[in-house]
Amino acid sequence: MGAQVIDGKGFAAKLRERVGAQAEKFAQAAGRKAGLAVVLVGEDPASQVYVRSKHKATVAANMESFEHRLPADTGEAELLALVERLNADPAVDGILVQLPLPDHLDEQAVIAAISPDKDVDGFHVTNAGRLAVGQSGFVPCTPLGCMMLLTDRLGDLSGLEAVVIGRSNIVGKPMAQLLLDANATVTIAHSRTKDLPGVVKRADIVVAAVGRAEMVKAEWLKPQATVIDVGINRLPPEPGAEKGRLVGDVDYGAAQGVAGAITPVPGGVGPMTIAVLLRNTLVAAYRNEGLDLPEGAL
Ligand SMILES: Nc1nc2c(c(=O)[nH]1)N[C@@H](CN(C=O)c1ccc(C(=O)N[C@@H](CCC(=O)O)C(=O)O)cc1)CN2
Repeated sequence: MGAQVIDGKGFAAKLRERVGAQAEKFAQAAGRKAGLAVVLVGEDPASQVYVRSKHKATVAANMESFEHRLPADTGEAELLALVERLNADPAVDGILVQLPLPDHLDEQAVIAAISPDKDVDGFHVTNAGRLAVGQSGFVPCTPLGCMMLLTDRLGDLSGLEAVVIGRSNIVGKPMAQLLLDANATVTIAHSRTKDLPGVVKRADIVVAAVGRAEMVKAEWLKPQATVIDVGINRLPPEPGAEKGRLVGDVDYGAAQGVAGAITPVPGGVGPMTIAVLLRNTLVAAYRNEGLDLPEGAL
């Protein structure tokens, strides 16, 4: 029997529904809607699509969306000044600067300028530090979404062997931290890891976040492993086609014959990113108003 397909798209839709219902209650209690500000610098086509999706999802979840589109040649001082205004704006609970930024802008400096209490992306060093020492803060959306899918399928992760392939600040490192907090035994593998297939073979849970199309092969997997594919890679177009196919970091077709469960690309982890962003924004709004978000509401 083939692997169970983990329906991230369906899970994300239900999470967005719960956030929307709770956001309505927040608006009644606070006398205003929760607000998310998204800043896009430049015209990167994929970023434009993601920012449009975030706007639509925010409005559909009964929250206020503040979109700021700046030209590609925007200077750092101008961008930092906008972030400062958003930090000071009481209608804005969450701030997100869409990445990647154009090359002349220093991403770390821009992220550092966002108030940690409005950093719904969870990228600020204060939030990374909070996650590292087990304090409550904002957790990056993609790894938190992966954890939701994992715990929904597996329940308790205690003692399971987890291998995270990729060590980025945005996915790999926070993912490893979350798995560790859930008492999994965690290995972070990367481009210098020796015998990657052998390391992956031990894993009950594989999280692939390297950004290399179909790099993880079916024969590397332990039978019945749960595979979370974070990669979104576009293959070159087939002859006559306008666009290439989207694939993950895992050889999905073959892996289905070995894994116990696997996320597809598209329709797996990707949709969770925006759903968790809305969740984080609502959490920020409750905190900013000093209100209690009812236990288990999201
Ligand atoms: N400030 C941030 N920048 C970026 C983040 C982020 O979390 N914060 N993540 C990515 C882009 N991203 C959201 O911003 C994102 C990526 C992918 C998806 C998604 O739903 N993907 C679909 C496929 C979409 C397609 O057809 O191209 C899927 O996997 O099913 C949503 C959001 C980088 N920047």
